[in-house]
Amino acid sequence: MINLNIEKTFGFISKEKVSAYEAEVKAAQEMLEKGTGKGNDFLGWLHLPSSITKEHLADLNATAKVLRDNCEVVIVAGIGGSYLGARAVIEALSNSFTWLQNKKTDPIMIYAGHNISEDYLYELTEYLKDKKFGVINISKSGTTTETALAFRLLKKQCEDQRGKETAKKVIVAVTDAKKGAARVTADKEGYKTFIIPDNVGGRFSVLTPVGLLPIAVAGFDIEKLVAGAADMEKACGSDVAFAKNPAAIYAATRNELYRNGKKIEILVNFCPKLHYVSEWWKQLYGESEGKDNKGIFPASVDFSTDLHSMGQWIQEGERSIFETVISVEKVNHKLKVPSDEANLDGLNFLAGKRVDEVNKMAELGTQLAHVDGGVPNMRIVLPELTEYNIGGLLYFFEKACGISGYLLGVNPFNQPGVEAYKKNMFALLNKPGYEEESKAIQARL
Ligand SMILES: O=P(O)(O)OC[C@H]1O[C@H](O)[C@H](O)[C@@H](O)[C@@H]1O
Repeated sequence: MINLNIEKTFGFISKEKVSAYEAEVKAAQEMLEKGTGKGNDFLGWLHLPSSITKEHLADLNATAKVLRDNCEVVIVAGIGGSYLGARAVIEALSNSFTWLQNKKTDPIMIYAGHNISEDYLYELTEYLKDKKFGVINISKSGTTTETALAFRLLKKQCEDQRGKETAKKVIVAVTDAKKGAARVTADKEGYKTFIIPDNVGGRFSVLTPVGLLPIAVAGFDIEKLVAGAADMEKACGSDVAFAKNPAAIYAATRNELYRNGKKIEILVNFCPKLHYVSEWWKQLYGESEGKDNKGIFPASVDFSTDLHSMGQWIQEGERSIFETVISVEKVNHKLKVPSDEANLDGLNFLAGKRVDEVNKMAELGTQLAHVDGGVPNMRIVLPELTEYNIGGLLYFFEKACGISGYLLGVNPFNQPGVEAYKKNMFALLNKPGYEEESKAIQARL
């Protein structure tokens, strides 16, 4: 279970002020529970962990096995909420060099449909030429251009390379029950499909088949992931006292910091495996809160890497930031710094120490320096990178996001702003149905 520490924000905001959020948070929790707030048709994530059945997990694991048995590479085609959660979990739990190892026990996971780069797609199709590959096509709307474009290419290549019958077996769709092109194609071709519930928005969908299927295909235990999330659902429940509820405290603290001029939250890790947890978190908070001309800007850094690039800004730039550090208490492996008689590099003072001890001192030193430099600091401790803990972490952020959005006074469950670029792109590409927009946009060029 995670542990949240907000002590190092108290030089900047007061403990009393954070505690004073209790009533506001309670009201936000109630809006979520009773469905009386804005965006109340998208609350399916709230009690999702505790409602996932064994049968559902077994169905997912059975499909994952088909892909694992028949594919050396599996492409997850999706964008935004339709790939970030899966990637966050898979990368957090995977060996960093798995994909370079010769003896593979799990399929190589590759992501596509999250960009429109011709080179990326060309290079991917080239790489796949001699591979037994499968595809998980993930799109809630079933109409997202980036994903549909990549899937069109991958479907054709899979059918050409592996034959229509095998392709049918190794292509799985995760999409809406009825709507969208992905649904039409899946039904017509007879693919195995999983449904994304209507009332779960993309960025809250990691614990639906959107995340669970790829995570299972990659070889991770989705039962443990869901168990961790379900325990966190309890720990962050509306019946848990404010002071003991990590989601409530996190939501209150970041809103109090925001109200005191801290407009940017930087999610920090000291472990590169967590890079995509930050990417997932950025979508979750960015799309949920960035609207009505308000919202904390969610940013992220990987330390100590970025201490050598962004560290200067964080230490001495405009004081409009705060940090939330995810710290992993216990690493998976042991590696000691060797001693060296010549000591040419002068590193013998570290000889015999675990590499993680050095990392932890970098972490502590950074926290003290940044707080001294005027950066409030919250800390989330994860005991270990396991399915259970990651499941808990993801649900914690989701629950806090729902509360935080209501504290901010926005609808945390829509994303109307994302349509603006799409409309222009379709007009520029003369998509049927966009004739008027095409004319209008051409006149502006
Ligand atoms: O799952 P899809 O319908 O393909 O959507 C994928 C993503 O793109 C959209 O534009 C939304 O802004 C995101 O919230 C969503 O996660």
